[in-house]
Amino acid sequence: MTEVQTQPESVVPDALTTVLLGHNAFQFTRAGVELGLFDLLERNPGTPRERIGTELGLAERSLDILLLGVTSLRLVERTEEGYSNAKSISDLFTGGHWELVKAVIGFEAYVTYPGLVDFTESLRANSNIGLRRYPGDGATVYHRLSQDPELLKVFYHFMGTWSAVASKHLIKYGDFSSSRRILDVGGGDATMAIAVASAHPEVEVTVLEIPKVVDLARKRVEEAGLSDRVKVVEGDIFAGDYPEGHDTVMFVHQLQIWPQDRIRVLLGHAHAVLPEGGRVMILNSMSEDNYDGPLMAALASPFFAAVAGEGGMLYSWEGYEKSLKEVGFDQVRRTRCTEAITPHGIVTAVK
Ligand SMILES: C[S@@+](CC[C@H](N)C(=O)[O-])C[C@H]1O[C@@H](n2cnc3c(N)ncnc32)[C@H](O)[C@@H]1O
Repeated sequence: MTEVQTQPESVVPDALTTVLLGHNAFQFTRAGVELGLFDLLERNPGTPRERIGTELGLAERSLDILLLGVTSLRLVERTEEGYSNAKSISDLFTGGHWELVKAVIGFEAYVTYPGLVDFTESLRANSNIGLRRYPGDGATVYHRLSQDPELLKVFYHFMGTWSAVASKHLIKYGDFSSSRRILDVGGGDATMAIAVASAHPEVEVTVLEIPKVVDLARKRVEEAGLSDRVKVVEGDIFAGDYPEGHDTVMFVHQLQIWPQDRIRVLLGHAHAVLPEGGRVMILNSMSEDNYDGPLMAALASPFFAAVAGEGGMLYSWEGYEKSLKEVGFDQVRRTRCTEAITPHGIVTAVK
């Protein structure tokens, strides 16, 4: 009788292993995405091992490594006939979230990773020490990426995909009933401005951005056929000369980049340019007020602490609410985007 070998119980629990060697877990997921493994298995559940090797162009050993990783991480399941995506992965495909997953992988692999080696140092210094890992001398990672066409493409593919998802929350939960002219401060490639202008035909939006990014934004606005209602203006969001004539100032995925004193400067500029009764609207992933979650807000924060601007994080609701009151805003309200796969929320206030 042959003795059946079972795997010995590890003394290190799987959850801890995934944390300790977590960057390898990410690299397996990244390789699966970049090599097209998950796409292949979604198209053909139960694909035999040999066919995976052929389709992905992988040698025996490379295939062994990849399949060892993705099955151990339970991203892929092995059955008698072959390999299939785990239900959690398949659900992302059927739920229409796979493009977002791919964009996040690209952002983490090419934009986040290099700077995060300085995370501890950034915490010690209370500043974004990791910015030194990116070539150029721009004041933020965005200024530096704008000088590297390849990275600029990766970043705005991620940002645009992320914001396209977030824009659905803004349209669903945001109150634009009293908005006619909106200023979008640091509006990126105009994904959000386009979404708002498309959903509200009576609204005009002005996007304020840095050079190079304005070119991206203008191109997208033109492609969307919205050049008559979405304007893109080049400028520095800290310069304090915000274009006038807006009744709403929007900060989307913006305030997380900065320390609280710099956030107050930005909110102060918004307050100064708004008329009485004008509104400010913040859309962001939010941490809970006691900073014990959610996990996605926690794990997305190191990039803002170590790299992005001058040192930021995904602040709590209360963090933004306090700053709004300190610069003179009133009627501060929070709205949770409850059906989102990201922890998005909206904070609004009135001058
Ligand atoms: C995290 S991205 C968010 C982009 C956009 N709001 C969105 O949600 O898709 C931050 C944006 O702020 C812009 N930004 C950063 N510092 C800036 C500055 N000093 N002046 C103008 N724009 C700035 C960056 O170029 C970048 O596009």
